[in-house]
Amino acid sequence: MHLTAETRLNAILDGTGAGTWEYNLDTGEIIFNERWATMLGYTLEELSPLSFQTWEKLSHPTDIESANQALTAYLSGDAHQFECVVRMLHKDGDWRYIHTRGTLFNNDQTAESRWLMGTHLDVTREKLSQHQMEQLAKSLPGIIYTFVLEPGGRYFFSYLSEKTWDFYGLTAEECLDDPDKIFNLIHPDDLPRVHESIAVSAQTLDEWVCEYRVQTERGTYWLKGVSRPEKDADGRISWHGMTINIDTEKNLELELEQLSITDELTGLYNRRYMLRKLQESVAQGERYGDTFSLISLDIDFFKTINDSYGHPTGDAVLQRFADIIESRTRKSDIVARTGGEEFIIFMPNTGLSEAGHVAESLRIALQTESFVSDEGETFGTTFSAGVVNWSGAESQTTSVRDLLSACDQSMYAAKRAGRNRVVANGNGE
Ligand SMILES: Nc1nc2c(ncn2[C@@H]2O[C@H](COP(=O)(O)OP(=O)(O)OP(=O)(O)O)[C@@H](O)[C@H]2O)c(=O)[nH]1
Repeated sequence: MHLTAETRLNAILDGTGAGTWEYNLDTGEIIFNERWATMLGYTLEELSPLSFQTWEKLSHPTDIESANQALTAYLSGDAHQFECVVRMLHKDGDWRYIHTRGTLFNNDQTAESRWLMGTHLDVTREKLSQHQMEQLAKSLPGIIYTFVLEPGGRYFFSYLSEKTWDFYGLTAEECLDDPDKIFNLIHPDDLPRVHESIAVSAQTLDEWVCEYRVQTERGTYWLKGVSRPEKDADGRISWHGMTINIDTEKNLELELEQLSITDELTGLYNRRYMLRKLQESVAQGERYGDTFSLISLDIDFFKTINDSYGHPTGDAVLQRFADIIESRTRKSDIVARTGGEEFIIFMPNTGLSEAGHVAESLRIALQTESFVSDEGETFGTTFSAGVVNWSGAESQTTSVRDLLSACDQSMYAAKRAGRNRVVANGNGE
């Protein structure tokens, strides 16, 4: 069967559900197809005689205004196409959103009559779901978004809800145009982690979860992103998810974590943190061949200080000793009070002899320090210390417990040898 071009065109239009319109800008003549009338619940006959006013009467006054503006922009060459969405009144009394598109048809032979031709498509359902989506997005506590990563590495947001403004002080539109506006706000210390976690999620297609700080004009605060990746046939990955503000919870969590690893009296780290650090360092050292030294220090006859001058004076001695250690160790060293009058210094990338020297300088510092009790009595004190070194390169599989025990053994050896001394690796000095 031979199909004429017109039959084929009509079949296509039927398939799309589009109404067609043709409007002669010079004579005012107007033509609509039957589908155009059906879209609004009428037959063409019911709406006859057809004129520009037929369209005008059925259209929402506000939208007529914007349609006219869109037409003027198109006819003056400012817009590439005549395009707008106009609410039109359906026979059932409801407004329908009609997506209107049109182009100017210039036929040389009839150059004096300019026909504007186009389609009307009912997009009410899309408009309503868009509206529902916007309402939903407004009621959610965070930004909802879709982030896209193309195989070539280009990335962008294909959707960002309005809350982008509340979180970043940037409009969704400007971030859709330039995703780096958001990435540039991420704290420099957190940015590599954010990139890394996106790369991992792209690789594994596992859920992306990341906590990071942003620095905006409103201050620095913690955000959390959670999104699920989806890869299409072209290798493009889209993450659909949400960003929430976790600043209060995160700061509380960090504060609690800090408290849980801090010794209240001296402000140094506590035993728990030292053990964790040692476990991490031994594991890492075994892999990368790192080395570190440990100094275990125990104040001599501390019980006598408490007994003679009172507990508060004992506390003051511990605090002063903590200050002395901190002022004579490096920032990279970790100092902990691991028991009543016991302290441990962890010194990364430090050999035995260097650590021994630090211990010795501390010994002299404490020995020369003079303390005053609440009653005004002056007294001094000393400590005994053990030093050990651990080297991953020698691939010893000493456990942290064994290591601490070896350090304590050296410290006990110092006590036995008369106190106020440093013993390195079990050898008396
Ligand atoms: N002031 C004060 N004393 C504490 C604290 N924690 C533990 N102690 C005391 O520290 C003392 C430790 O005494 P011992 O373990 O007998 O050791 P020492 O008297 O230092 O003797 P050597 O270690 O053998 O030199 C005990 O009296 C504890 O009550 C604290 O936080 N503050």
